Amino acid sequence: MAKKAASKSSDSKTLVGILTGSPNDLPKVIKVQETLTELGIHSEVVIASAHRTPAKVFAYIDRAHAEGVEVLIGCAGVAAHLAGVIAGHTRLPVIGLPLGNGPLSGWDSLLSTVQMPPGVPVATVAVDGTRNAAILAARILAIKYPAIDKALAKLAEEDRKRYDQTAEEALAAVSKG
Ligand SMILES: Nc1c(C(=O)O)ncn1[C@@H]1O[C@H](COP(=O)(O)O)[C@@H](O)[C@H]1O
Repeated sequence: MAKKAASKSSDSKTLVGILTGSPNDLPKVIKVQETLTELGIHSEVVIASAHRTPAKVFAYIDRAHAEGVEVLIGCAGVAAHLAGVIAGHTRLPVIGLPLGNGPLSGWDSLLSTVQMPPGVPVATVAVDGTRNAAILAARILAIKYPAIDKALAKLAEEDRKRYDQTAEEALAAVSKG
């Protein structure tokens, strides 16, 4: 049994469903998908709004269940109820990505995503925290898929190297000047 789990592949299946409230959100939301792709995780982006097209949201969640999607990410700005509505309709883990567009620069979307009633959790990342939304989804999946765990370790090592290099360059520039 354990061996079967260890050899499970994430290559061919869509594991993450990314829902977003508006086509105007796409430039940010696509970055979530890019990070997932970097980690070898297949995902799909669906534009659907809990306010404007609730039936489309529910139909997608039902399809996602049927097709074996394992994590859902709800992205929305302003009155960002999308992730919460998704969480009310599924027991899959739901990550909320509040987007920082609109006159309140994301305060509204942050609070409306994170302040869920007990029993209906949304794991909320920072405003416009596209990379963390993807990495959190990957961490959830890594419990089951060793290849994703390996990809996460590699990404963390690359991030650490980049950080060290930037720190050294910054110190060198200061000591020169
Ligand atoms: N917050 C929601 C929801 C929802 O929560 O269902 N649907 C759309 N929106 C957000 O409204 C903002 C303005 O949308 P438009 O730019 O389409 O007018 C977007 O940031 C979207 O995510």
